[in-house]
Amino acid sequence: MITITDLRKVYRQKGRDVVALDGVSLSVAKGRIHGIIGHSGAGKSTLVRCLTLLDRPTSGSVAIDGREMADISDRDLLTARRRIGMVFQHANLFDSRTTAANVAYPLELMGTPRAEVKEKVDRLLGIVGLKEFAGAYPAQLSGGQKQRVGIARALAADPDVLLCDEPTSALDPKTTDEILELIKDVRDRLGLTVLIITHEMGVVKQACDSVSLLEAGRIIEHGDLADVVSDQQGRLSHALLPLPNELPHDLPPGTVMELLYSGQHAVEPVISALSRRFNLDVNVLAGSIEDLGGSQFAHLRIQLPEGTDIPAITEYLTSAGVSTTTKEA
Ligand SMILES: Nc1ncnc2c1ncn2[C@@H]1O[C@H](COP(=O)(O)OP(=O)(O)OP(=O)(O)O)[C@@H](O)[C@H]1O
Repeated sequence: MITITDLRKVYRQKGRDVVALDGVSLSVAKGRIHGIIGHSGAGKSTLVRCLTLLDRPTSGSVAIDGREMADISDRDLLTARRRIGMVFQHANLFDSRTTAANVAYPLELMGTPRAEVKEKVDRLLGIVGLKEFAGAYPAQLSGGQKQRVGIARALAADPDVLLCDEPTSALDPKTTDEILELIKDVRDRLGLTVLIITHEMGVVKQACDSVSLLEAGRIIEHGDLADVVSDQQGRLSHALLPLPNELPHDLPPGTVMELLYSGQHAVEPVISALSRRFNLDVNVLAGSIEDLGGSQFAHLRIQLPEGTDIPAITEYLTSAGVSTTTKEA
């Protein structure tokens, strides 16, 4: 489990203070994958540096399984850092070392006996699906394979937390899927706590159980995917289930309504039931349906004809577990 409490980082630049992290608190339970999403300048890199103790926070605390990291003396930093395995955007492998030797590197630094290194590297290469590439050099590997080596290397010191900093930003969509599936698989096998720092909502959708939205050094929304997506007024809900901003130009008069529903409702024929019950023609203008955190969610924009009894429709949909917002077309 990782617990971050009121983390602040203030840089002094050209005589003025730059607040990069402004009181970040979050807690990720063991075995969960948490995404931290934010635009450029939100404070993601600063958070990564503070978590890995490459930078000392100005104040606040980071604890792994209840053990405070920020109090660790410079002498014990190396040992403490091993509790967090790092996966970067680029694997940054040693070109002159084979796959196996790259994975072995952190173990050699720790003085692990040779036989143990070999046994562990074999096991890790098995986990990341690269056994037959043990003797290959980085130049002989694809981008996805290099990232697999990077993940195996990050796991070598038996970390409690896997911290992935933009792990798929340099990869194509298919390889991105494969690497995210691998991260989930590693979490399942090893029971790791995983933090993924990203600017890509697709990564959150595919891999994360919960998410925090970081903006100007603050977490402005957070929660399990199912909860944040259900908050129709929230920014994350719109980002996870996006609809186009613009309405079609040539819409006939009527009421435009947005519906958000989940779980069993998302597979029930909400629209056709509505249409039959109120004897209405329902025009579907846009829609987004996704599997998020193990549940189905639907966000639909529909148009109802002029003269429709909107309060009755709203009451019916609300009682069916569908949340609604309306506007006149
Ligand atoms: N060493 C530093 N000195 C002064 N200001 C800094 C320093 N590092 C970061 N900042 C500032 O802190 C804020 C957060 O920067 P940070 O790099 O953490 O954001 P980010 O979300 O990682 O952005 P990006 O995705 O572009 O890397 C920015 O305003 C940045 O200018």
